[in-house]
Amino acid sequence: MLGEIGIIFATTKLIRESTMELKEDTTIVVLGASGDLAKKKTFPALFGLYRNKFLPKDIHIIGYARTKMDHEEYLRRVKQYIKTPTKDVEEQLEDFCKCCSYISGQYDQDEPFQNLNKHIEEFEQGRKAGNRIFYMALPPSVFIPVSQHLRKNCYPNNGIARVIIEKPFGKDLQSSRELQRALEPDWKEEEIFRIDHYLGKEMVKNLLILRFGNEFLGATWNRNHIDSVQITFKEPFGTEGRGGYFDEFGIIRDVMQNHLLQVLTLLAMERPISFSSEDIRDEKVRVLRGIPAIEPKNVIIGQYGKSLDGTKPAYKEDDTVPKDSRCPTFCAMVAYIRNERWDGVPFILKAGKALNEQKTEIRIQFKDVTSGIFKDIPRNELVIRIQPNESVYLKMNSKLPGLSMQTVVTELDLTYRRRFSDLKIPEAYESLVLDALKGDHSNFVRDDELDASWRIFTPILHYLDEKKEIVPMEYPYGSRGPAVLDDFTASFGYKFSDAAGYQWNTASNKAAL
Ligand SMILES: NC(=O)C1=CN([C@@H]2O[C@H](COP(=O)(O)OP(=O)(O)OC[C@H]3O[C@@H](n4cnc5c(N)ncnc54)[C@H](OP(=O)(O)O)[C@@H]3O)[C@@H](O)[C@H]2O)C=CC1
Ligand SMILES: O=C1O[C@H](COP(=O)(O)O)[C@@H](O)[C@H](O)[C@H]1O
Repeated sequence: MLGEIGIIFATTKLIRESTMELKEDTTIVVLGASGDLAKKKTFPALFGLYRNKFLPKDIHIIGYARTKMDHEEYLRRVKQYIKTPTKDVEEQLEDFCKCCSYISGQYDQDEPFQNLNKHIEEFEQGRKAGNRIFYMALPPSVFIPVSQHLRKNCYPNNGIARVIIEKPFGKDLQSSRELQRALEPDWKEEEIFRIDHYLGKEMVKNLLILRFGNEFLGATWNRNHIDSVQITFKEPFGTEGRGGYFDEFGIIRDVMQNHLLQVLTLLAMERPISFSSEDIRDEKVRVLRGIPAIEPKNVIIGQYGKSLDGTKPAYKEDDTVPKDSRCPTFCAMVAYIRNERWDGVPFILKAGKALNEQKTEIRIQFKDVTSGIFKDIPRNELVIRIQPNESVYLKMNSKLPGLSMQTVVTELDLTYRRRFSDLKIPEAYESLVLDALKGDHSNFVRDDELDASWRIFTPILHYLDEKKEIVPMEYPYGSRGPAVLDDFTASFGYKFSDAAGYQWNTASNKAAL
């Protein structure tokens, strides 16, 4: 009996600690502090939180990596991507730098982690507790040794520990499970925050509100009214400088299995019982389990070649990429959800590097209105623009003002920059680091969610890896992707309509921005 009470107390303490907001007595350690992610995203996000007073009181931030560098060089890197438009911000940045220090060490030995521990303890002197957040801005090859050494040498004796892990979480179902098994003995699920930074993006966070807070959307959000859903990720640049990493992973693992699938999940899941992290993640797992593995016949892959004007290099011209690489830099694929709401509705996922523009958006195409009084009237489309220029617009038919009964495509338009012009949209990483400080897991990936998502993608990934005769179709750098793309989406029922030359973001819209 006493044993049971002990377990109940321990569990209650764990739940309390896992959701406790860290407001003081906290050190953040950024591992891989010399790297690309740290300088471009992590430090700017930490500074953004610092200047808006969202970091715990008396925070100390320690950078850790193998590279040897002095304090000045480290601060130069920390500041490199932080914009200081005013004198005030410049001063705040100088104050922020006073909270930063750096220590170098290997990732696979006890001694440097013991040094790190001593360094952390110096800042914990006189504090009531020593809470520690470990942010692993590291390549996946070192996740396991680093997490083990942190647990062994740097776990707090008197305080809360949280570890933030960056994607990719494995390369397939098996390696993801291996990573999970390696973390399990040392870190409880409540202590692990697996980042998918798309979950921190403002418009992605809005999806549940848009869907469940609007009756007119909720009522039509199903196979009876929706014909297809497209989720598109486009980048206008190639792998520049990241070819070594990218060639091992490819666009499906880099963007689709994580970012685009997260968006799909939020679009397709059922209403959670509450906004608590576990209720949300339970529903996400449920919908993922209803998605069968992607079938090869529903996939096209591409790889960028030189730009048409010859100024931009082909993927294979990157020095870090093997000359015979079959790595896809573009993919379009279709997923289906076998449940009552979505059966038969194609979810078309498209992602590509070195395309004609930068854009991530969701395009929900409704079914045709019943014919009779209308001939060739375009379908309604709800477009949710995740980035850039966050917006939601519904393409709808209306009567053209005047004496005739001519119809015209127009839109209901919520463009954030116009509607919320005085509000700043936080960076995804700011939002997620703050969630981790608060102990809120809602926007982080749970272990079973990861498992369910790899189940969907692993067969197609293995198929493409193994079938050497499958070569990605070449598309020119700066184009819309492989030439067959439009036929591919049309074959899943997507109707492209350029009715009356309709274009969102017309001159008047642009002028208002
Ligand atoms: N860069 C980005 O835009 C994004 C990155 N990510 C993820 O964040 C993580 C870090 O990415 P990123 O910063 O780009 O990676 P980097 O390649 O810049 O690696 C980060 C640091 O890790 C160390 N490192 C690099 N390669 C190795 C190696 N083979 N063995 C041991 N240590 C190594 C280096 O530090 P040192 O040698 O000094 O120890 C390096 O500065 C990855 O998991 C990535 O997928 C996620 C989203 C976007
Ligand atoms: O995780 C990744 O995301 C970026 C795109 O992120 P975004 O916030 O700029 O949309 C992508 O460039 C990178 O290849 C990938 O690893």
